[in-house]
Amino acid sequence: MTGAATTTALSLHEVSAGYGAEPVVRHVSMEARRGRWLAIVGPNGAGKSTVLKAIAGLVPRQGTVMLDGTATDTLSRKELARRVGYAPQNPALPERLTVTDYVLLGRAPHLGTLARESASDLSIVEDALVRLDLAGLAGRRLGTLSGGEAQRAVLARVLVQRTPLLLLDEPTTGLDIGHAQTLLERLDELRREDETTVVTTLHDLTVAAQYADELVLIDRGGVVAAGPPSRVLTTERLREHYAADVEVLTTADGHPVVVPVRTAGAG
Ligand SMILES: Nc1ncnc2c1ncn2[C@@H]1O[C@H](COP(=O)(O)OP(=O)(O)OP(=O)(O)O)[C@@H](O)[C@H]1O
Repeated sequence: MTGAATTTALSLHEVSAGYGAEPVVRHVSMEARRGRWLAIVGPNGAGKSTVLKAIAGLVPRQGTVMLDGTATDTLSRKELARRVGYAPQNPALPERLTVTDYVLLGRAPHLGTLARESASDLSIVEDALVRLDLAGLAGRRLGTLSGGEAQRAVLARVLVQRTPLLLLDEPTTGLDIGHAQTLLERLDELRREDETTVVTTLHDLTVAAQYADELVLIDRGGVVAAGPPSRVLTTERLREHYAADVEVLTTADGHPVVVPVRTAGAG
């Protein structure tokens, strides 16, 4: 365990990426060790989603992204899909597909050409549906789901891909507190049991501090702080980068809790 825990699963070196002539993230370097959870945080528009897309190879980029020491540029699309599962923040969903058929698509990288899914693929899908509380919706078309139900279907699809690295963009958006907690605990289980490396963007800094081993704070396209949550989350830093007034408290087990405080106009 100790040997594996220190292995670098993902590293970014001087990555710049964007959508047009000018990159929106610049010279980003970071590392995630195998079986650890890294949360990318930062204000709206900072470039968090773009960093995930750059790792997944979905936007033009410069710099190097390595997975277990292999540059992603050298991998075929299928090889990349076996290694990296990516769940975007607001995916366009095929409305007429049922939940089961949609989640089954996550098994595609593991099937041979023209191969049909096997009993084992179906059982992996059923397991994911049960774990994410979707079993009762298995036959429903995606177009009929609520926002939180659709979000869980997206996450089920990426979980059945069974990749050693998960990139999840705001995975708890739209989920109620119970479903959010179930999902985060499931990710934590995967991390501990299968040494899955988890990289998420997360807006809720208290939740990020509860689950992530490391935070990377991005502002205006660049990394401005990185390290354990208790080091990254300071009142001064959150004022500087979020223009927010907060107090950072600490729970009995040492996790930071970020509480917004009212100064102007309070009382
Ligand atoms: N498809 C696109 N085309 C052009 N510009 C884009 C596109 N997607 C994002 N951007 C711009 O890139 C910048 C970074 O966006 P990104 O989505 O990475 O931010 P973010 O940190 O994930 O934000 P949020 O917290 O609001 O989700 C923003 O200025 C955004 O307007």
